[in-house]
Amino acid sequence: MLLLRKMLGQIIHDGRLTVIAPNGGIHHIGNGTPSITIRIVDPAVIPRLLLNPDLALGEAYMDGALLVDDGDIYGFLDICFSNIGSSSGQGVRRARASLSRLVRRFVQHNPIPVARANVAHHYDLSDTLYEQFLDADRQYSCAYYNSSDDTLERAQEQKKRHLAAKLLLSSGQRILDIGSGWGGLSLYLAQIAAVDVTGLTLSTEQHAYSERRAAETGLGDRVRFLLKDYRQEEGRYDRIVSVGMFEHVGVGHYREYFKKVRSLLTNDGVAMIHTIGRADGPGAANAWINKYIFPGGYVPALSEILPAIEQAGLYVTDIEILRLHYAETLKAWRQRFIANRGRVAEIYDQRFCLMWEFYLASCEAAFRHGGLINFQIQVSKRVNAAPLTRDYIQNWERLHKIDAADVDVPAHSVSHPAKSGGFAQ
Ligand SMILES: C[S@@+](CC[C@H](N)C(=O)[O-])C[C@H]1O[C@@H](n2cnc3c(N)ncnc32)[C@H](O)[C@@H]1O
Repeated sequence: MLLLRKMLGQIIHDGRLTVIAPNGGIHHIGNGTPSITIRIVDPAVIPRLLLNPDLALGEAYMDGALLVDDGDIYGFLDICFSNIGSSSGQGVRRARASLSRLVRRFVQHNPIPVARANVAHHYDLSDTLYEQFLDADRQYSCAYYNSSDDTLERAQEQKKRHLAAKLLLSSGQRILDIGSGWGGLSLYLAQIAAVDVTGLTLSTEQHAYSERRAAETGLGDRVRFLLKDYRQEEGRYDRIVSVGMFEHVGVGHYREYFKKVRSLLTNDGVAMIHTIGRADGPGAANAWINKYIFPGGYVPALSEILPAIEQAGLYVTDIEILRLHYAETLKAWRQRFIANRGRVAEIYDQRFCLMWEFYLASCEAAFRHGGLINFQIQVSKRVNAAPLTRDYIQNWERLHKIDAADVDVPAHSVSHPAKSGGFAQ
C-alpha cells in the first residue's frame, strides 16, 4: 500500500484523494478540491495497480474490488486524468506508451475475419443496451456542440449537417458510408440531398436494424446497407463518408484504407473521414479498452494518418479539430446510461454494467484532460475539388437550418436526464 500511495502521490497534486486500504487504513493524497474517496476491498488489486494501472483499474472497478465511497467513478477518473494531463504525469504516460508501441502493429493486424470478430464483440451487443444511452437516431460518434446548452439530439443533428456541408452534396450523387452504424447518417444524407447511399457495416445487428429503418422511412430505393468489409467494396462513388470507423482500421492498415478510398472515389470525388485522434503523437492503445470494449481499436495521431493519405495520392483539402465535443457527447451518454441502468441490468449482469460505466467515464475523462480529440479530415483526388474558402460550410448549414422541434425531444421512451449546461474543463 505504501508503494501505491507513493505512486498516487506523484500523480495527484490538485484535488484530494482519500484511499481506504483493505486493512481499514486511511490515506490522504493531494490537497484542495475536488475531493473523492475510494475503497480498495481486495488486497490483490494493489500489486496489479502498481504493475499495470491501465488494465488493473478498470478490472478492479468492474469486479467490485475497488469502490467509490463518495461521488462516482467519473469523479475519481476526473481527478486522475486532470493531474496526469499536467506535465508531471505525462512522462509516466509516455514511458508506458513507448513500450506498448513496440507490439501494436502485431496486436492490430486486422484481416477481414479478425475485423468481423472485433466488430461483433462490441456492436452485436443487445439493441436494448444502445437504446439506453444513444440519441434516438443512434449516432455513435462525436456530436457537434454549437453551444454548451445543446441537447445530445441537437448536437448529433448538427454533426450530421456539418458533415453533409463538407461533403458538398448535390442531388443524384452516389455516396458510400463506410462504417454506417445503425444507418442514421446514410438516411439523413438521402433525405436532405436526394442522393443515393450505400452504407457498409460489419455488424449483423446494425445491418438488420438499418435495413428495417430504410424500409420504414420509404428510402429503400435510394439507401441500401451491406454487411461488408470496406476492403471488399468495388465501384465508384462521388462522395465517401466514414464516421467513427477509422479507429477500427488498425495502425498497419492505414495505407490500405486510403488506397481503397482513392480507388472508390470518382475523379472529382470528396471523402470525409471523422475519427477520434490523439493530440500528443503516436501512442499505444489502452490495454483495458482493447481487452474489454474495442478489441483491435487504436486512436491515431494526425502524424500517422497524413503520410498514408499522401502515399495514396490524395489531397487533404480541410482538417477540423473537434476538442471538447466528444467529452460532452460522452457525458450525455454516461448520464443517460446511469439513468437507465436498471434496463441494462435486466439483460446484463452487474459486472457488465460496471464495465460500461467505467468505459464511458474513462473515455469522457480522457477527452476532457487526456489529449484525446476528434479529427474531421476532408480528402479528394483533385486539388480543386473543394471551394477556395470555407464559407461554403456555413452557407450550407444556414440553408439547412435545424428545426428545434425536430430534435430536442428524444423520440424513444427511455429516460434522458436534463442537460446541465457549461463545458466543464
Ligand atoms: C463507432 S461505429 C460508428 C457508426 C456510425 N458511423 C456512427 O457515427 O454512428 C463504427 C462502425 O464501423 C464499422 N466497421 C468497423 N470496421 C469495419 C470494416 N472493416 N468495414 C466496414 N465497416 C466497419 C462498424 O460495423 C460500425 O458500424
